[in-house]
Amino acid sequence: MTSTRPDPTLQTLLNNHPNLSYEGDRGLVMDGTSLTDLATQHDTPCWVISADTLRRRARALQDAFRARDLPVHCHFAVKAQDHQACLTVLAQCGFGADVVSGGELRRALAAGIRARDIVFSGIGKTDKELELAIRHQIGQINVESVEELHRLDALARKMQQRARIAFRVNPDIDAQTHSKITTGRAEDKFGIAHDAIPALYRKTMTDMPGVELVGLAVHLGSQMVTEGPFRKGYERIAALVRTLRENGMSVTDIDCGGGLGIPYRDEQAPPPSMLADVIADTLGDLGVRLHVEPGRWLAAPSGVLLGRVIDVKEAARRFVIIDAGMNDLVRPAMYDSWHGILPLRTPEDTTGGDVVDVVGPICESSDIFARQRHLPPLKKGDLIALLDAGAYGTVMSSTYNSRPLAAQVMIDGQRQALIRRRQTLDELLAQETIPDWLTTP
Ligand SMILES: Cc1ncc(COP(=O)(O)O)c(C=O)c1O
Ligand SMILES: N[C@@H](CCCC[NH3+])C(=O)O
Repeated sequence: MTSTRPDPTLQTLLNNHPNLSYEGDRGLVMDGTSLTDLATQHDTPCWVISADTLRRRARALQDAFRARDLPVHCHFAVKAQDHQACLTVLAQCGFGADVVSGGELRRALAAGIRARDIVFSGIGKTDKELELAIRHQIGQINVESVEELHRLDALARKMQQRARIAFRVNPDIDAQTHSKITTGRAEDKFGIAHDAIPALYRKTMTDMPGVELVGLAVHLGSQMVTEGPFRKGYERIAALVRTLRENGMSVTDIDCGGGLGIPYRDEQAPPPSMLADVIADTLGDLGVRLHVEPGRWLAAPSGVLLGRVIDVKEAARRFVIIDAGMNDLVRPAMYDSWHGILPLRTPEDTTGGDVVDVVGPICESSDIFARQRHLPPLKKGDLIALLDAGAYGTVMSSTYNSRPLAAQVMIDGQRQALIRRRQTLDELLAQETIPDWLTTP
């Protein structure tokens, strides 16, 4: 967020977001729907997600693999956006799911995703969660450690079942992204060290009747915008597959993970065709079933967070205080991440503007959405959109400062629906009980 790079112009932001445009009195329009109308109808803060954009991006990703004749099964990373309506859209596009908890597994099944199209990743799966996965005979469990492998094998045998598994490999490669969303270095908690895989693979095939080991999985990190780490990671996996096969072990499935980034600011984020090319180059000739687990690339540009200016405070800086906070969208506070901000009213002048800090109402100094940003003039009562909020937005929000979870609206062509009503304070309070001994003398 704090950087000397110049801010992209409003026009650059619009070019990077073809689903957004200004239409005179209707102001900022997303896939045909006036965001001002939605903010007026549903109040702010309010999340808006476009089913159209989600579908378009899902198809673009599938087309990129199809164009290269790659047999890739796409699993949406539910952690990025877990709303049932979004999962339904993606299920209808033929997507499976990548889940990381029993809760996400239940969500994927409830949205109509077939158990066999579900992959279960995650570093700390409890026995209960593993049992749920085994009971539903899901497509694949990505095992993250020897310890988990032993638990899973014992559980499956006890249940007289066989769990389909892959080993998540830690290839010790730097994804060249934010350190907090990097997962494939040796010091990261994820996966099994790549040099430990061959011995463990053999032992599993011979000594563990509770599991059916089908292959390998890798996920290097998120918001990756360079080709190099993808290529290096998949080359390492391909080399492992060859070693395993030379030693008589069977590998039928490779899960390439997620990670494809987007241009939040001015990043030269590569398109899905880059990913398809790299997978084709590195893994295409192995004759395996391929899987990917994208989250952000599909969902982030499909959603915005709408907020309203509470006050413009003139102090050492000009602070534009909005009614959305880090409890709604935590990414800027957590990763110093940069989100585009557009006024909903059509700006008279798209070149000028004020240099402001856009901040939320939370009592934390990190509750800042933009520092020293050039924005068209904003005044009390104005509405704004925070862009690329469709992934890792709603799912990471909290009720910090006793702020109820915001409303969420889905738009789809001419249609719109409130898909999550705003939480009420009564609902927040209703979850709590006061022990009798505190109130009875
Ligand atoms: C195992 C796994 N798969 C997929 C994803 C989705 O990543 P992204 O949203 O960057 O595509 C993640 C999150 O980084 C993950 O940990
Ligand atoms: N929550 C992160 C992404 C984490 C990906 C999880 N493996 C973000 O908002 O960028």
